[in-house]
Amino acid sequence: MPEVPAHTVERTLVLLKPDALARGLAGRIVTRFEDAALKIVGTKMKWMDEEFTRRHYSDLEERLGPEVYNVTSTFMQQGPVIALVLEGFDAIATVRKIVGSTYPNQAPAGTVRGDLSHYSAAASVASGKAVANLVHASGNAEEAKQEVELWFDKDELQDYRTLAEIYTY
Ligand SMILES: Nc1ncnc2c1ncn2[C@@H]1O[C@H](COP(=O)(O)OP(=O)(O)OP(=O)(O)O)[C@@H](O)[C@H]1O
Repeated sequence: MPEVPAHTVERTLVLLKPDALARGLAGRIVTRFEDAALKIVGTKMKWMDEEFTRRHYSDLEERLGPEVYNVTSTFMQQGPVIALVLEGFDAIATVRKIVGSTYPNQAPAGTVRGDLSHYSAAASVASGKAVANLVHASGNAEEAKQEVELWFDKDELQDYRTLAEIYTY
């Protein structure tokens, strides 16, 4: 019999970026995560400042260069963001799948970015602005741990697992 891979209950950080809030899409995006059985275990609204943006995107300048870092930093500080910690089986990969690829014009229909935006890297270069792609989601387990700890104190996160009778993944 083929082996069934074990699912892991994970936590991941999601940011609803300033464009999602400005366009009034927050509720619809959160619904997509909840529809996939991901639970909200923490949430807050925050204006990111220069220093906090640098901490959140700590490797971005090294990875994609100062130009991309600068436009992204400006974009993230244009309005408030909503941070969410989502919990569920394979939450990190599940959320990335629901969100779709970084460039909305390349993200498939059915994903948040593919359905709700069509911004491209070329449009970003032409306008001198960041790729407005609605959502940030942790990329892997290490990033998820770092980002959840950066955004939330332990006592700001709920533990539904003690409420097993009302909680099914
Ligand atoms: N070529 C680009 N031009 C402008 N902005 C860009 C470009 N590439 C990435 N960005 C911006 O930088 C952010 C971080 O890029 P990264 O490569 O980490 O993608 P991601 O992991 O899909 O996005 P995020 O980290 O926001 O979830 C992107 O979400 C986007 O807003």
